[in-house]
Amino acid sequence: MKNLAIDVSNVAPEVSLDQINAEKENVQKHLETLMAKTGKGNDFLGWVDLPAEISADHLKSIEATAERLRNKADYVVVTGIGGSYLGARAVIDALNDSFDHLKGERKNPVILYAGHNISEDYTYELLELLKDKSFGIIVISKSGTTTEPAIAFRVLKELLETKYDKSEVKERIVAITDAKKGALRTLAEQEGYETFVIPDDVGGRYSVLTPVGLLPIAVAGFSISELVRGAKTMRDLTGTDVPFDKNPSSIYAATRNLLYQKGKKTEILVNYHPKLHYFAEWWKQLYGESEGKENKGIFPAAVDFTTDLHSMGQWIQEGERTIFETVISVGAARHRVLIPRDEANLDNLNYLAGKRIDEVNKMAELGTRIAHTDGGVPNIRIELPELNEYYLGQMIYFFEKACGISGYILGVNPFDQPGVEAYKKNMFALLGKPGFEKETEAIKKRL
Ligand SMILES: O=P(O)(O)OC[C@H]1O[C@](O)(CO)[C@@H](O)[C@@H]1O
Repeated sequence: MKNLAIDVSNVAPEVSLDQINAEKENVQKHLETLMAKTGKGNDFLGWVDLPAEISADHLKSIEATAERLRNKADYVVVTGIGGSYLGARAVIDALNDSFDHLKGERKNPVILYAGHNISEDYTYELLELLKDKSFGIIVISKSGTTTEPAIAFRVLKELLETKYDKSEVKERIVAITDAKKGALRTLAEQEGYETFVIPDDVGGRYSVLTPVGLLPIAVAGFSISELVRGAKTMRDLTGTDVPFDKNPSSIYAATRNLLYQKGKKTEILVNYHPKLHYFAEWWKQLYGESEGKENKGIFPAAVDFTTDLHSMGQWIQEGERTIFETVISVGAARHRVLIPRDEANLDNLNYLAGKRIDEVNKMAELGTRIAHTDGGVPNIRIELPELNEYYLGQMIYFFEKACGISGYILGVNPFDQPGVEAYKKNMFALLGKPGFEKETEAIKKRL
């Protein structure tokens, strides 16, 4: 059976295969630190062995709750921000029928999202949609105190409480949070919501294989056991016993850091399947929040091709040569659509008649890779056999493992995020949050 594979044959002349292989000892040392859970931020290394530690009973309990929500609600609102919703959305979007939410007869609830912004209009429009619908809420916050999901949960809970009695409200809310602390844990205990725990030693951006991702993915109707099986396979394929040149995560971590050292300051994650747009959003947080520290780190950007070849293609082809691309190359499309012949042939496309649309997509991918590498944009390729739960599980773990190694190569702690507190402190001061009186006075003097 094929596995995710990496192809770094298109990163020369900026980085040669010899230079990549010369990183072997250094990378192997970081991999061993990661696997021994002794590295920087070692209190957040619970994700490393998580795929092998998830029990069948644990999956069954998640699936049972998912079934309960699926039978009860036509809409389920996943309420969380950052790692508390991006992993779920990445997998659900990658697997879902693009127009499922518009189809009358559905076998799965429509998954909606809230608490990932502070938009009053978005929130109003969501409440307007839900006020006459049967809906449930999965509220997710590791800290239990993040402002965005807390505001969204307040207004959604209030709507639910106008529609149902207390016992029914309880049946329609699941909280996923810290085992013991935080406002959400306290609220869930008081209200009697069913809860799942985000392990203390798994950071938010690494938590997709905890109930944070697994419950929403199961509610959406996808196989969490297959997702975990894929992640478990990739854990085995990226272990310390695997030779460096056979370890895709090690090669990716080494190659991207060598490109960074050569002045390639921005990495653009590229997909040729619009369903992977949110996978790229998940990847941006994983790498951006893990590496953007001490005024260094590769800037993670993302584009959807060929769509964005018509918007960003010019910059990528001829802009500053400080970028490289990491292309997710998916083997096979899941469905078939053939291009019809047209007698008039006014569009001159009859040369494509009878071909699958995916064949055109593949040639666009190859043509773009040649054009961009010719233009001085190194290309790393991640080859994914197909878009299903198993291979998404492989790709999630592949990027998580590489991110830990890459952060160690960069010399930062890949598992904390001190920088995110700055905006929060200012926001609380400007809002006059109790306890921030000094900060409020200080910031107002600056306005
Ligand atoms: O799950 P929580 O604690 O609400 O945090 C949500 C997100 O906010 C951050 O803590 C950044 O503020 C991310 O690391 C995290 O994924």
